[in-house]
Amino acid sequence: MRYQQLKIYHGLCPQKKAPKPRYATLRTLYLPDSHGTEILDAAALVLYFPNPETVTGDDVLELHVHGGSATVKAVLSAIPKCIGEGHIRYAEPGEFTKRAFLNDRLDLAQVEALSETLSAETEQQRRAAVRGSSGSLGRTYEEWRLKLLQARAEMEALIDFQEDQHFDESPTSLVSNVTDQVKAILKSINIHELASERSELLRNGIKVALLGPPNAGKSSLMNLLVGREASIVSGESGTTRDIIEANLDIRGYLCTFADTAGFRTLTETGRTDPNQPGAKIGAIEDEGIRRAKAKALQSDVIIVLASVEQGPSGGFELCYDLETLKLAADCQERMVVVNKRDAVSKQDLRALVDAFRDTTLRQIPGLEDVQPVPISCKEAEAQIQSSDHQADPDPDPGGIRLVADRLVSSFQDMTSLPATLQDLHGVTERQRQLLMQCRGGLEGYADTVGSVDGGYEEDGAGEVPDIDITMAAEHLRYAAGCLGRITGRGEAGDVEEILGVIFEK
Ligand SMILES: Nc1nc2c(ncn2[C@@H]2O[C@H](COP(=O)(O)OP(=O)(O)OP(=O)(O)O)[C@@H](O)[C@H]2O)c(=O)[nH]1
Repeated sequence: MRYQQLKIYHGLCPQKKAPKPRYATLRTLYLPDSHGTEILDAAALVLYFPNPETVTGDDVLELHVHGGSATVKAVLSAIPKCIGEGHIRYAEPGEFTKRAFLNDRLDLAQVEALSETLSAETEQQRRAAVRGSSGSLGRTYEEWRLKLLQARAEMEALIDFQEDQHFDESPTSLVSNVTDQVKAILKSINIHELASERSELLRNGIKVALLGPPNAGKSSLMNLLVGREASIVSGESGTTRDIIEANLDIRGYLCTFADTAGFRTLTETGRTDPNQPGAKIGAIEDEGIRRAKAKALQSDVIIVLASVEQGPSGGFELCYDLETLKLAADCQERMVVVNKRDAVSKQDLRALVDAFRDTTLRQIPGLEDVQPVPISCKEAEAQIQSSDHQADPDPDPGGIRLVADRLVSSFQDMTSLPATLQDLHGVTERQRQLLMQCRGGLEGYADTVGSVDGGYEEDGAGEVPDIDITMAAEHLRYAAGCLGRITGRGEAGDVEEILGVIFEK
């Protein structure tokens, strides 16, 4: 294999000695067999990495040529001439990484981390992916797997013991040692599963629903966040009936923002709609509200909007929807925002917000401690329009930045891991599924052995506990197999199947 790369080098750089490994060397590349007359690139950089200290474990020859497509094409078509057609081909998608795995340079957890790194769209996704590339996760799972295989071997030896073999350790204490190990691994698996749920939020995006009465300013707030605090990320975004969704990057966090249909308004005076008092809710609107509720129930964060509106008597009051507030109360991360603060004086605003907090929010279990955030989309929009001319613009026009700050702090709470567990951000969904299966196997083991303390004689070699050892060993084998599928160190058939799934990405 080594000689193939050097053959290519000598074909393109006739008369030149082999490049010093791992040093960039300036070379003129020639068309092979042109006897140094036809130049392909007058100044290319050549780098030669002999195996095994290469990223793939194979020999690597890198040719850094000028970027014009004609140059690249000419060099690529010259390469087969150096070693003969049929001896070289283009790499399959992901083949370098696959070779790195097959040559033991990467374990499967690292391969997946690489795939996550390549597809990361936001800063937090990138950070989480990088955490998985250190190889520490793979080492942990391999350590557990080897422990379980060892434990299984010991359990199986007990089957022979039943046929009168001698043991240094009493069978009861052997089973109880294995059980202790299983318990320790089960505990760690729980932590890994919890951590992976947090990482999933970073990977798949945090679902945020904007709820509130019609006209409260939900669309205005979403547009302002997109304009000032977030950027729209590629990927799915679209409009379902009455729900507009966009994938946003808010300070490095991917979130799917859903601007929902307005719920009917309820004010302190109990009207249903300030624009159409007593109006009946039509079937289409009803469906929009049903969908908005469904969206809210699936969300990780709910922002409920209320707004300052003029009531029938000419005075200002807060319009809000009780149902959306109750939905928010059931969501772990929620925020209540009062829009249109510009409609009233600061003093009146404070009175309205305090009354809202004291008489409404405090009565709803779960929202007792929520402090509403007053904003004005109108003020924020006005500043955007005039920001070119303002000498000293307000750093947080309309309070939109405060909403973003609160959101980001919720995202941090939902996704952060203690410093010692940072690497667990790399646990992928596939790995989590396998960890769950592994847990199933270990729980099966625990059910099979039950309590092995007491009830057995402990003298000499002791008696074999009255448990189904074959079944217990089988549970350990299964659990170890699940871990092997995570790192790709499992049984041969399994690994082939996993490689297919991973490398097709
Ligand atoms: N005075 C004032 N008006 C605002 C403010 N924010 C939004 N509006 C106005 O309120 C109206 C409704 O705003 P939207 O953002 O469309 O409200 P929405 O909640 O998305 O409305 P629906 O889609 O019908 O549920 C528009 O006329 C906005 O110009 C604000 O801060 N102050």
